[in-house]
Amino acid sequence: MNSPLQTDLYQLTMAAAYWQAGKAEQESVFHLFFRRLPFHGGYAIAAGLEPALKWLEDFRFRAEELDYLASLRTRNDHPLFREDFLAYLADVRLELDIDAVPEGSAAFAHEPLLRVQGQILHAQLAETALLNLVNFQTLVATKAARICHAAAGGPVFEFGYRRAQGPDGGLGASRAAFIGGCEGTSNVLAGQQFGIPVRGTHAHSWVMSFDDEQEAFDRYAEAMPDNSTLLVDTYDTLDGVDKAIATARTLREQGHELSGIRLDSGDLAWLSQQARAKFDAAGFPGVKIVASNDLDEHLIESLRHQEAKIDVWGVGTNLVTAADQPALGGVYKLAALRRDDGSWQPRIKLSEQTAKSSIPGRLQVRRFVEGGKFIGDAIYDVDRTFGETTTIIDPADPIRTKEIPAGTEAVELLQPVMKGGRRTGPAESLETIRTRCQENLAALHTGILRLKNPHAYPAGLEEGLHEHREKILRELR
Ligand SMILES: Nc1ncnc2c1ncn2[C@@H]1O[C@H](COP(=O)(O)OP(=O)(O)OP(=O)(O)O)[C@@H](O)[C@H]1O
Ligand SMILES: O=P(O)(O)OC[C@H]1O[C@H](OP(=O)(O)OP(=O)(O)O)[C@H](O)[C@@H]1O
Ligand SMILES: O=C(O)c1cccnc1
Repeated sequence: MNSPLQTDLYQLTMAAAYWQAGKAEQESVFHLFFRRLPFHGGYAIAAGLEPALKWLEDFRFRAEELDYLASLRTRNDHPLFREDFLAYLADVRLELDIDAVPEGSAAFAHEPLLRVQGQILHAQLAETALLNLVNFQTLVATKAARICHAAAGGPVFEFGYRRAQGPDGGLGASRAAFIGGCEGTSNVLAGQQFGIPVRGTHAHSWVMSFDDEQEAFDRYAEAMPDNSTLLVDTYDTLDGVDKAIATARTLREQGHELSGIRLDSGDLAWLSQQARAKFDAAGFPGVKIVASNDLDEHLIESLRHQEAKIDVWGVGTNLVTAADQPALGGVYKLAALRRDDGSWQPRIKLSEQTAKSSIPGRLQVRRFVEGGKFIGDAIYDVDRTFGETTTIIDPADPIRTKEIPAGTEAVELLQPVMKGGRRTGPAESLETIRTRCQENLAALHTGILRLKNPHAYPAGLEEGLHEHREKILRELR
């Protein structure tokens, strides 16, 4: 269930202070972005927007939540929040305007995934939940895209729920993994909630519960004649394969075909080759070989190079926990405040490293396309004009620039998804989002998709914004 208390306490203490200082309604703009691509990769896949919009829509303080806030005391035992502030909170709805990168889109460092505009108190109360939802799902969707890229079209099933970061993390991970390209999940709740195809085999316990492996296979096939993928590695894998072939023969006599076998230990390359040869020789070329066991994109790539005969990949822990990088470092930064005359005043957070200083203004991203491929992204300020040709400057390394000629095809990445707290359209289906992800990946040059040392996609600041930011930084220093 969504709750406005899915936040950090400081958002609420700041809200109280904005309110008391008479600043609560100050019109503001925040951006949600990350500074570094995850997994040393070349791209990220934006995800988590839909649950974020749902959270924003559902936002309101109910009696029990206000009672809890009223119960909070300071160290010297005064109420933390004034009663009149809590009465004000009771009526707060988040009337925000949100422009966002559609889920499933390729995204790069420094680009706003979300632009949040509205009363500063509202924008602040949304920060933590937005970060939580977008950071995690973007991370897992990106991991899934990498894993599916390594599998090169061989279906990947997500088997992670048992080792996911809690029930909620597991559910969100299943959603994000599907966006990133997985074809199904073992997570039945994710199937029910999101319509993701549910898939699976059986566990070692099934085989272990019988005295005889052959009998275990036969009984499972009897119960699931059209959905039997037999786990063959409980004792001796190749012996298990022979028994699975015997089961396949019995099934065929009854008019059914064995779906597959699963390998879950040992040398997956060698065993899959041996198993494939055995099934082919026995007249079962259609039996699929599923592999699992601590797989990730690097192992899958290696197994493919070893010419493993694996048709389907079952990937759990490393996918849903994004094991090699457990968090995306997404941040939410104030970028502009509205002056009384209606104009926007840019705001910036200074940092020792220029690249870490925030980007001021109300930002949009223009993505340039040539021959169906993405060739560069320019982050620009919607309140500043810029010329015919576009120069993109890497904020981390201003010597790296890219010129985009006038007239190059372009799309605006951030799309309006919420106005005054109401959605501008219906929720997108997960299939639409997943298809967008496939299309976006196909529009990236292969060097960017590479798992290791990828080519750096030209994403950066439009020259005018870069200079404007440098000027503000110089003045502040
Ligand atoms: N041909 C291969 N090349 C590279 N890595 C492989 C290959 N075959 C298996 N692996 C990976 O090596 C790791 C260890 O495999 P191994 O079978 O020793 O695992 P295990 O978990 O110890 O086995 P068990 O499940 O029996 O305990 C796993 O991550 C597995 O995916
Ligand atoms: O390795 P992962 O990528 O996380 O993939 C899922 C793993 O979970 C299961 O093992 P588990 O030992 O939990 O149960 P089992 O008895 O079915 O093998 C399955 O057999 C896989 O090995
Ligand atoms: O169905 C499977 O094979 C499965 C499900 C969850 C985890 N590991 C494997």
